[in-house]
Amino acid sequence: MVERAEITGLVLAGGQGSRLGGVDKGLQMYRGQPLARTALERLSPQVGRVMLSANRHLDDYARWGVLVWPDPADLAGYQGPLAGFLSGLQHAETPYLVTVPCDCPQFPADLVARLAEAMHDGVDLVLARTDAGPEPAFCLMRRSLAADLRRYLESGERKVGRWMAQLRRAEVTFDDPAAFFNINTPDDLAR
Ligand SMILES: Nc1nc2c(ncn2[C@@H]2O[C@H](COP(=O)(O)OP(=O)(O)OP(=O)(O)O)[C@@H](O)[C@H]2O)c(=O)[nH]1
Ligand SMILES: [Mg+2]
Repeated sequence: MVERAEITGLVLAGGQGSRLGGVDKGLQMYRGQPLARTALERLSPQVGRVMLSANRHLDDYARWGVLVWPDPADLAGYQGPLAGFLSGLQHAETPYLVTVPCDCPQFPADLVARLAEAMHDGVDLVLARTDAGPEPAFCLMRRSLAADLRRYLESGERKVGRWMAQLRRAEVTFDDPAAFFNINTPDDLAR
């Protein structure tokens, strides 16, 4: 079991938003508030501190009073969520990092507590899942994975599932798939 204070929360808002026409998804308004801000508000009470991963409009995000980290310089150009994971692992000052995507505004209020219960000796990474499958953007991991992830990315790999498959991992099943409703298209945003 890991204590809340030992966990840094990272909101992933560093994507290209190509299915939304290339906009910065984290800044898109949803129910009167930018998506990334909703994610930060939902995550903050669940962790010791929060940070945000972004590659555009860094000043706009920083204005909310949150630490903002771009992807590592040698991984610039939207190389995928693992680049954001690595930046978070490198900047976290706690032994654990938990990630959430910016585009999933209803994620469970007990997400981190439940992932933390499954973090034991011999486990490096804990993923959320539903009956529909894993939700790899919701991931609690040891900060010590930074070196392994850096090597993986330096080898040219980018796939999230492949990186996770070679680690000692646990999964926590959440009953309500609606909590993982994810905004990818203009239709999703309008709904
Ligand atoms: N830091 C970082 N995060 C990313 C990157 N690509 C995707 N993400 C994040 O990973 C999460 C899931 O990504 P997607 O739902 O595919 O979002 P997206 O890549 O912005 O959107 P599409 O371009 O339409 O695929 C979102 O929270 C994104 O912000 C990246 O290159 N760097
Ligand atoms: Mg994408």
